[in-house]
Amino acid sequence: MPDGRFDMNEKTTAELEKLRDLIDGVDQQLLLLLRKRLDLVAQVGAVKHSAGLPIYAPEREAAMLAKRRAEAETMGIQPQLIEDVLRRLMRESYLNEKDVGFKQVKEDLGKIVIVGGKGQLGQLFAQMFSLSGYEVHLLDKDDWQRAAAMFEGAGLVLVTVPIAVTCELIRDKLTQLPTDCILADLTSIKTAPMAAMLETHQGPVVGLHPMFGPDVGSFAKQVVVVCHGRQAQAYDWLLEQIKIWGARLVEAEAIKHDKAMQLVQAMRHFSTFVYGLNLCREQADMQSLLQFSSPIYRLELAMVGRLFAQSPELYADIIFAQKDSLKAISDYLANYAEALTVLESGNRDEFIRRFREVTQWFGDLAPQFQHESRAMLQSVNDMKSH
Ligand SMILES: O=C(O)C(=O)C[C@]1(C(=O)O)C=C[C@@H](O)C=C1
Repeated sequence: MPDGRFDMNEKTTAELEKLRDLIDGVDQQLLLLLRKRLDLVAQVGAVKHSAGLPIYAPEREAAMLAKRRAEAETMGIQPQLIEDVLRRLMRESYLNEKDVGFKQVKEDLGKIVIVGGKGQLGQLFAQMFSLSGYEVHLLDKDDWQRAAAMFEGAGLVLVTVPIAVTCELIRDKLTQLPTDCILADLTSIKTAPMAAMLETHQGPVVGLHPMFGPDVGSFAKQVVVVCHGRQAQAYDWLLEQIKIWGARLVEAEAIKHDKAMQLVQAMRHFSTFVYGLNLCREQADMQSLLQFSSPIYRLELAMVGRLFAQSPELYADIIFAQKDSLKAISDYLANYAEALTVLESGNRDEFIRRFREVTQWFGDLAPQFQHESRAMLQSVNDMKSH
């Protein structure tokens, strides 16, 4: 509410004005300090670029945060405050260090061809390879007549096309790659594309799954799943390169990865889809939902709403990709229906018994998640402007 609506006498107004002027001065000093920090970070970026060091330095971050927290405490400042500020600043560092470019791990690779390179994820990888000094060529739907020339002398062919056509494309179109060329893919399931790549190409093969969308500002702290295919020593540089971009690599067997994806992707996206479908069918009044939303509900609405801002084809592909996802989703429906019978029967004690069962199953993770989500919810609240 603007101050004007309160009845303020002249003395209060003058006092407030004076104090606010002082606060403005402090904030301006903060800006100068931020400028200074950004300049230093740019210098760190340049040093790292020439030394080929990863953008993300977890040990340095942990040590720095611990020191600043302790110092804050002695100054009567909440340690969490300086931690929040520094984490936000480091996010800025990841973006700024990226612009300097990255060390090129493999200098004699030859070209990189990104099949499906005009898709968003393809473009992101193209940008990262270009920032690292590689010669990148994009091959999209209409470019197949030029494919043979493009593949000639290629050191890496990276496939990032919709899941539904990935295997067929690999088997039909990637039969003539140079023998020592690495064949890799970014598909969000791994078993079938890996099999198709290993069958079609006799050289090095590796499956990758970036666990993030193309709208991330930087690779720092993001996870990329790696499924080893063949001749790991030949694509070692690629993994090293991705680590320099700041990502964390998680090695997994394709089958285990795909099983996890049934829950992490198919089931989750499907239930988010149904949540949105339900809001739509119920003709929910979004304005009042937003007005009455607690921060956790606002976050939930944002997570549901963001799905519908994206491509339906992409999500259909992810959800329809594995037949076994149907089982995971059906199990969810069965659990929902069964829990509903508890509600229908009015058995409150039974509900509480089940609740406790799940709490026990989550174990230490439940309080950990509560702690983590508290910080997220506070950020959601910070973003409100009225
Ligand atoms: O010290 C570094 O290595 C930096 O890149 C700077 C910085 C920072 O902003 O302080 C940024 C990213 C790293 O993860 C750690 C610290």
